[in-house]
Amino acid sequence: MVVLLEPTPSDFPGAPGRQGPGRLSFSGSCRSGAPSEPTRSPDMTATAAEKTGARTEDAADLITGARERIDALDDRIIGLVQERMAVSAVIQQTRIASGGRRVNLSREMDVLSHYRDALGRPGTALAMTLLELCRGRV
Ligand SMILES: O=C(O)C(=O)C[C@]1(C(=O)O)C=C[C@@H](O)C=C1
Repeated sequence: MVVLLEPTPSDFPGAPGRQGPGRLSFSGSCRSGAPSEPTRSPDMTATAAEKTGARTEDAADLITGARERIDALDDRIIGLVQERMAVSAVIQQTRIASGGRRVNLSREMDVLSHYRDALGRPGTALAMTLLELCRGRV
C-alpha cells in the first residue's frame, strides 16, 4: 500500500498556520507483519511518520493530534508557572519589606509534600524546580 498526501503551498516545517500531519508517505503492505519504514519525500521534507515515529497513517494522525493537545497544555502550564512566580514574588517582597527573609523553609516543606503526595517522588523534584523558579537558588 502506498499513501501519499501532497503538500499544500505552506506545507513545510515552521510555516505559519501549518496544521495537520503534512506530507505523508507510507509504503508497504497493510496485511503482512510490521509496515516498512516510511520513505523520505524527494524534497527531504520529514514525513508525518518520521516526525511521530509511527508506522501507520492512523497512528501518525492520532499522535499529531495528541501532540497539538500537549502543546496547548504546555502553554497553559507555562502560563500558570508564570502566574505562580508573580504571586510568590509579592509574598517574598512583602516579607522582606517587613524585615523578614526571602525564604520560608516550613512553607517550602508544605509545598514539597503537596506535590509529593499528588505525584510521588518526581513531584518533589517538580516542586523543587518550581520553588527555584519562584525564589531563585538558595
Ligand atoms: O509562601 C511563601 O511564604 C512564599 O514565599 C512563597 C514560596 C513559594 O514560591 O511557594 C517562595 C519562597 C518561600 O521560601 C516559600 C514559598
